[in-house]
Amino acid sequence: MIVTIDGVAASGKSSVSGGVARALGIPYVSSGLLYRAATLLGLDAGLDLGDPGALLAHLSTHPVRLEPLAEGNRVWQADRELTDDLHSTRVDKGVSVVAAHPQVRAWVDDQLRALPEPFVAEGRDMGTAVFPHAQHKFYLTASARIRAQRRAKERPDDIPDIEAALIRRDELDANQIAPAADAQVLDTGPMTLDEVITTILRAVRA
Ligand SMILES: Nc1ncnc2c1ncn2[C@@H]1O[C@H](COP(=O)(O)OP(=O)(O)OP(=O)(O)O)[C@@H](O)[C@H]1O
Ligand SMILES: Nc1ccn([C@@H]2O[C@H](COP(=O)(O)O)[C@@H](O)[C@H]2O)c(=O)n1
Repeated sequence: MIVTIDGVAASGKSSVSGGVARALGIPYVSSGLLYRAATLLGLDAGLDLGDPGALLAHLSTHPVRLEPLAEGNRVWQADRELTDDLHSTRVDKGVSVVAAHPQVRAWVDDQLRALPEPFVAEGRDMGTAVFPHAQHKFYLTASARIRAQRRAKERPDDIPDIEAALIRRDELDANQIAPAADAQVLDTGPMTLDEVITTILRAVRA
């Protein structure tokens, strides 16, 4: 069984996926972490993020491993854990450029499709491009202001700056952001995290 949870930036995808996965006793997979890892490694190596050839060459000599644990995904490059460095403002700023390269998308998709079922997969195109055959599909939205207010609790930046960056990232990700035709769309603005998780669990178990 595959459950997909897609949505706009900071709509709650990883928090909700973690809660759903724990309740179902299966792992969840954060596809965004792989795009973030490619971006971090590119930045650390001083590469031009607009050059997919250079990025892919670097990734082939610096393989990345995603550990899809239900209690939180971890990402490794050899024995260096990247997880805590993946949600910085500099990675946020560069990641959409990296994710726009078809070669990088193929690098991510190959790793995701090699994972053994069952799992919850979260990202932008899990229910559309990567796992169109998934049994249960959800798509999370919320206004940019609400998402920025939530994210401000985790970042030192001001709410208007966070909101502008989220809107910018959604614009850059526009090619990937669209709910699958068979996805249930949830506006999480008026919902608590527990309410979103419970709604999804009810639909999956129905
Ligand atoms: N329904 C909700 N009510 C209140 N807070 C929420 C809700 N959903 C998510 N949050 C909070 O919003 C923040 C962003 O959530 P999360 O990191 O899960 O989003 P995301 O979609 O995975 O983000 P990104 O796209 O940047 O990876 C977190 O602090 C999370 O606890
Ligand atoms: N399926 C996906 C997932 C992510 N991206 C790109 O990665 C960025 C970071 O993702 P988060 O889920 O951590 O926000 C995102 O802004 C996209 O550029 C993607 O393209 N497809």
